[in-house]
Amino acid sequence: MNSWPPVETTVPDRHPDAPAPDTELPEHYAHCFGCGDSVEHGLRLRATAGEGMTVRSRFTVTTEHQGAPGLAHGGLLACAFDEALGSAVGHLLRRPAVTAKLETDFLRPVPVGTTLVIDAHLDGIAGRKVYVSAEGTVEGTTAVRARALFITVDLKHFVDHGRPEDIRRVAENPALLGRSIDVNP
Ligand SMILES: CCCCCCCCCC(=O)SCCNC(=O)CCNC(=O)[C@H](O)C(C)(C)COP(=O)(O)OP(=O)(O)OC[C@H]1O[C@@H](n2cnc3c(N)ncnc32)[C@H](O)[C@@H]1OP(=O)(O)O
Repeated sequence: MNSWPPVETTVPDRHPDAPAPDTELPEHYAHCFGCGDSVEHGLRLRATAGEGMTVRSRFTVTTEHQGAPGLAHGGLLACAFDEALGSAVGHLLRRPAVTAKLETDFLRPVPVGTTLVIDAHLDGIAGRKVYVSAEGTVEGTTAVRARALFITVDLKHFVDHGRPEDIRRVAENPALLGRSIDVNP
């Protein structure tokens, strides 16, 4: 296995305004497929701030999330990890960031009806590069591992690249966004 993080990093402190351990974290965007309550068959991840640089997320697999009969689709599991890892970056650093690279190791099938518990850990930063990793367990057995590189961006990234009508909808109704990111970090 390659060394991780792959470059020299420092381990940042939790942002002083990061949610305290055991705080239930809000959805970051109502229409997010990973966490949004407005997405009918979305993953609806629920997350809780942990100690240090950790966040615990939970994803319950429903019949809409199948790949093979009775089993979670691997791409949706990767999505759950993207969300869980991004949540750790966003809540603990309170800086906007996007996924540049995401690796997943699928170790065990994840059945419909089970809950995957994803423990994400922020491993280090190097400039704009943020390295995070996570382990997902089902009833105590490791089923999926993932690691990712996020790149911090300014809010202009979303304004420049997002579809104008969606940007407008958020501007008109800021309650669609969670309050976990600093606008001027
Ligand atoms: C509370 C909030 C919770 C939020 C949860 C959200 C979870 C979901 C998160 C997502 O899914 S985000 C959506 C999926 N990702 C994207 O759409 C990102 C698309 N990619 C981009 O927009 C750009 O490629 C990116 C902003 C990531 C980087 O472009 P930039 O022009 O700003 O930077 P640049 O290309 O110079 O890269 C910066 C550094 O990262 C490195 N880098 C970038 N991509 C890399 C890559 N793929 N692999 C390795 N290194 C990479 C790059 O080499 C460079 O290293 P150095 O600083 O050492 O020169």
